[in-house]
Amino acid sequence: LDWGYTDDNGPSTWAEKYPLAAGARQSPVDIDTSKATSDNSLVDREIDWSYPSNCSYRIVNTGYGWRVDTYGDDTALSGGPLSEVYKLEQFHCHWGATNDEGSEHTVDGKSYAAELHLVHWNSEKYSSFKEAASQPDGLAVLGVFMEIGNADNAELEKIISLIPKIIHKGQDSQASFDLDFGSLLPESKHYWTYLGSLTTPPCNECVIWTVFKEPITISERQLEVFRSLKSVGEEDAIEPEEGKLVKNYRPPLPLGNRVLRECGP
Ligand SMILES: Cc1c(Cl)c([N+](=O)[O-])nn1CC(=O)Nc1ccc(S(N)(=O)=O)cc1
Ligand SMILES: [Zn+2]
Repeated sequence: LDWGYTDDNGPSTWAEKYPLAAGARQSPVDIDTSKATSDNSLVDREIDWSYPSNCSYRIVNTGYGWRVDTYGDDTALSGGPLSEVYKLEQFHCHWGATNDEGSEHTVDGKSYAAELHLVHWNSEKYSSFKEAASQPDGLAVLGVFMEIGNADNAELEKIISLIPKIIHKGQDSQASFDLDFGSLLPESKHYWTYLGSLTTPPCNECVIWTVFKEPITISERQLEVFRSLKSVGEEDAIEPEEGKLVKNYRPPLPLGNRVLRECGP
């Protein structure tokens, strides 16, 4: 792997091959709540999403985690910090080896056990995800913190039930399940927003980030299923315990002189 999350190819080495990783608008960041400014211009443009209930999806093991590719036709994200309508391209998750780490954004230094990312692109201004990923306002990613709870997350269970089919890098599974995205998002729309980047190479500085304050819950068992994914292909003959994707989060980068805005009750 030319980049990854181990000591010899992890986040501290990325800038060698991916110079954008050393930029001034990188993600994730620590959300210092004392620095957040509440911005009335955000209040009257409530962030609004519409996702279809029944859709066909493809889940793939990227070697860095699982990713669900949506065929974002009738999806829409608008309002809040966004000036245009964005379409959902894919969603995925980041987690750690233990439950006291795993999220990419942190809040006053606190990490959550995992973080869900719903990746959208500005289909009003640009003609493809690829084009949008090279623009400063090209992508809009919703970040949702996940904390350990007693109950399984029923919506995530539909995804987790497919993971045994994609244990090795490169494997994918086509499924048409009715996913209620609404329940993958917290009840409260309280969020922070700032200008940032992709949190993995090539680390393009093309993301308008919206991170929800309220976490959703996931069970320990469900998180263990995530950690059972492998970063290597089926043909890579390695020990059973090797190559497990137990950690795939980038630690926070400096906010620098960026503005962190907050909106919500
Ligand atoms: C850069 C790019 C292009 Cl262009 C294409 N493409 O297909 O045209 N695919 N990718 C890869 C990609 O999407 N990476 C990505 C990385 C981090 C995140 S995260 N954690 O949400 O910040 C979201 C996505
Ligand atoms: Zn991500």
